[in-house]
Amino acid sequence: MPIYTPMHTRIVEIQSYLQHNDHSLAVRRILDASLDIADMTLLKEAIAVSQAYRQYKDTTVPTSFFQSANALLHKISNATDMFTDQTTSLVTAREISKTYSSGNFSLRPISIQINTGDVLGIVGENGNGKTTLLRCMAGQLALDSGELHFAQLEKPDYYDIKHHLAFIPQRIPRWYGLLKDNLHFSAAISGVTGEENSVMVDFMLERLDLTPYAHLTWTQISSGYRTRFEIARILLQKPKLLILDEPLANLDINAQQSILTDLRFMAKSVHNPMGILLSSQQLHEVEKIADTVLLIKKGSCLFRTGEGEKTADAFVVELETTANRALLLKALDDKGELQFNGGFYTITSKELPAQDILSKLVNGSIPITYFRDITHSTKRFI
Ligand SMILES: Nc1ncnc2c1ncn2[C@@H]1O[C@H](COP(=O)(O)OP(=O)(O)OP(=O)(O)O)[C@@H](O)[C@H]1O
Repeated sequence: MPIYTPMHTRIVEIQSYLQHNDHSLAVRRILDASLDIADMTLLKEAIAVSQAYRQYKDTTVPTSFFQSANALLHKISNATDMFTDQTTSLVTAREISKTYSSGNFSLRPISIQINTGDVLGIVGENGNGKTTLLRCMAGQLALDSGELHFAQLEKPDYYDIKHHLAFIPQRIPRWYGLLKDNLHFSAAISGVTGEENSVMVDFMLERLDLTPYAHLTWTQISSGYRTRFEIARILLQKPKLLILDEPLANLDINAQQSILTDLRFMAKSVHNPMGILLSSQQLHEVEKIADTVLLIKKGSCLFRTGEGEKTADAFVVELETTANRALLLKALDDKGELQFNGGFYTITSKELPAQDILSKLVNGSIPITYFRDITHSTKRFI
């Protein structure tokens, strides 16, 4: 199955972002497109467009920005379109399980398949085994049973696996010196040298919004930017499988969504198509971008979107409102059951799909500050 969006479709999307003033997204997608074309001159132009855009972030974006962005898009559209690759198997975990020698936690047998281009999200509440599963997948914990198979490595040794797979832990290891120098070093040890090293580091600084922090040290940047740095550093090493443990933990709400969207684009890039496995407690955000989501509860996979998905036996929505229970039941003609958790209501109805619930609430003049259809979400099982 092809995983790439053809370049002409991407160009049209980026032009539309520019027209509708979604400048930041347009710039990030221009950077990605130029990297995928693999032309150093176009890549440098894209970096220049991104650097120029940063100066206008809080002011009106001048016409010259649109002219240079559109001129670059035109050049990219004339470059060779190499989007013919197919998805390939990366890693298969068969019935892997783990019990720690101390304590009483067990990860029950779980099977996972990750292909290039796949984004697989592991969600669940604290202490349910997300990190344990990721560490098993990364080969950091000895398995009690089951096996891991790296499809692209015939007889994988430690070196092969380390070069194939990157793990970004919850706590980013401390580094010393300047942020930018660390990126140059990381690229160099992966064999990226000379001009390419310099351009790729500038690219990552722009792509992860790190340029203003390039000459700062560990103690001078926030934990959110340390996460961005670590993603940039790892991406320079072009891993095939990227495993991230709670990458959203230190990011603000806007950054969470943009990093997730970026990770999805990066997984499906031509430059370095990857499989991405990430854990998070932010169900909604992860569900928006992941191809498959696994809900882990007490060490077992309780629910998996896509294959084997349980058919919903009722429609379920979340609602935040100032209206009381009696008003809600009246608006719903008693066709739903309500559960209040102190912050919002969960409405379960066997008869009314989400849009019918919404229209009944609107017709009943119920004030709505938040409404979400969770009928097919892992949220139902938490
Ligand atoms: N090395 C260890 N030895 C013994 N028990 C451990 C070890 N590491 C983790 N645990 C326990 O295993 C359980 C699952 O932990 P894990 O970190 O995998 O969960 P998690 O879902 O990632 O949680 P969080 O979201 O809080 O990071 C917890 O009860 C934890 O205390």
